[in-house]
Amino acid sequence: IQDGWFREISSQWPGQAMTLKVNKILHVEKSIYQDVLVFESETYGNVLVLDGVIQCTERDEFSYQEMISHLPLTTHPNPKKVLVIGGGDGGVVREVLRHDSVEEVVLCDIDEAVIRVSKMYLPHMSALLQSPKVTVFVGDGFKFLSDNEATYDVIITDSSDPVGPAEALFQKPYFQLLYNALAPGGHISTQAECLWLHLPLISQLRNMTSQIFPVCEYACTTIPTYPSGQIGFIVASKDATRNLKEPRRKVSGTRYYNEDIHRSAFVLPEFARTILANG
Ligand SMILES: NCCCCCc1nc2ccccc2[nH]1
Repeated sequence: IQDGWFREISSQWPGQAMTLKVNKILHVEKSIYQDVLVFESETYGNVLVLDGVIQCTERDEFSYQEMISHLPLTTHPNPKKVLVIGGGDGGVVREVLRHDSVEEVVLCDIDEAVIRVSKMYLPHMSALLQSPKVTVFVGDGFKFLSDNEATYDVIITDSSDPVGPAEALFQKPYFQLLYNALAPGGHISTQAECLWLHLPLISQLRNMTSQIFPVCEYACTTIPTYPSGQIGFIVASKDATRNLKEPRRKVSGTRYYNEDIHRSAFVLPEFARTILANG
């Protein structure tokens, strides 16, 4: 932080850096996995930063949390058991609980510091971690999945970027574990990075996923405080007959997600369409 501004400089997006005006630094900690920073920004509320990378801000987090949750959930006929890998801030859990069919949400995040810090500084995101339907585990999602076969209707991987603790969550063994941990007809969604910055990675993710799942797509959302203002998701189903682009149920109380946003999220710009259409 220099002259009152936080600058998101990373080798993952060379030559560019999103900058936010800092009112007050709220928390600085080195957890066993990563550097944790929370600051109050002038115009985006409280901001959570891990290893120098913005993970979420109170003002625009709902775009990402709603899309990564409602794309797989509204296209599943009757989701009852949901697993969230990562997402220690609790935002995804808040969105999952909007679906009345959901009976149980399990969250597994590797870093207890993220959960603790989110409860202290991100109350609108972490509040529902206390819900009776929610069980929180601290541990490696990789290990958690291998202990749970054919259990979950939807698994959401709300990870940070592939540099650091989340690196293994972007590789094929992890997607095979996801497949094995899903009940029949299960769905996944994963944080799948930005079209402007990670097109080769997205193409690899899509090819890898389509080798394991019969149906898989990349979907987009806009979010001002992620690099280049856009981020996407791999959404996939074990059921070859499933249409991931057509919501089967409505969701109430959302601020970003709606049925038309759902359908249009899978429409890609020309520079991405050719590369991502099955590699
Ligand atoms: N450069 C884009 C980063 C996207 C991060 C998405 C995200 N935000 C999170 C907040 C807490 C825990 C896990 C998270 N995963």
